[in-house]
Amino acid sequence: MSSFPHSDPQSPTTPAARGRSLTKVFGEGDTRVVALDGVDVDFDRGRFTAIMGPSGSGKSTLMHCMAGLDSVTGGQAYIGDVDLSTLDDKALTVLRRDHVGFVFQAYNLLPTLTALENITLPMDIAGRRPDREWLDLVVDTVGLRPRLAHRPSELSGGQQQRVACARALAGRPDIVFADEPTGNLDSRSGADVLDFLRRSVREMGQTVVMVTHDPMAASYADRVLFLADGRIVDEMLEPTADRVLERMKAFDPEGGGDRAAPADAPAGDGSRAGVR
Ligand SMILES: Nc1ncnc2c1ncn2[C@@H]1O[C@H](COP(=O)(O)OP(=O)(O)OP(=O)(O)O)[C@@H](O)[C@H]1O
Repeated sequence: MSSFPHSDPQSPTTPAARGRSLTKVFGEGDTRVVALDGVDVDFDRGRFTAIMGPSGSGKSTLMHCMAGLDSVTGGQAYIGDVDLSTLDDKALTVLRRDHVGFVFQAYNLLPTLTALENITLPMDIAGRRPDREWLDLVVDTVGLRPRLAHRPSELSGGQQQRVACARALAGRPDIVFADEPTGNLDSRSGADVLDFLRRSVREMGQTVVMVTHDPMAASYADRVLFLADGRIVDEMLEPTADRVLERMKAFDPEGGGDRAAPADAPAGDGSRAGVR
């Protein structure tokens, strides 16, 4: 039996995930980088949070540490009531498999499997029987019913990413982490994926955390957290694309977008952008 079985009761008031004094340091000496610098964050159940910030501000590191894909240097990352640092590798794998959904920029579908087989693959591997009613709801909400027998090569990029989203949600995880899920998509396909993520939160009660560079994508969320230099420096509720864009410009008054180095960064230093 795993140390974190799927049926573990969790208080509905406990956030789906939370970080306390999260610190992540890469390298040593001259190459030392503080990617996360004492981050406190709650991801409440049934909410859609976008994480934004300049390139190198720590967005992916925060997501990876919260999702148990990377270890922290200091502080605690919790999924529900479980402190990830107390788990060994096996327990961590089981927790990720049973309680966390992932969507990445690359769809990561298996080419030889149909869309439906890809969606249920994690559960098949885990020996878990899909909840038919839930699976039907996911498939219908994501609009994939007519494509279930297709292989990834027979699907558009947007459809493939929607399969990846359905796969992340099929096991009814406690939280879904999405890292630039629309990064490879045109704006219309991206909107379909974002619409699905938003509906999974509003209509299906899921919890979604999404890293994005795109103010339009962030506007689908209930709140946006802004990171700079490994710290959460601002929060915006009920964001609009325009307000998010305005806020991002504060990081980069030259208007070069959030991937650009800050105005005061030395030339050629693209490694560690952020508000100073
Ligand atoms: N494996 C690693 N080894 C060394 N440094 C790392 C590693 N991963 C990330 N970093 C550094 O940590 C800092 C934060 O990186 P992170 O990828 O979290 O930023 P980000 O905000 O997601 O950036 P981007 O928007 O460009 O994806 C950066 O300075 C980065 O160079």
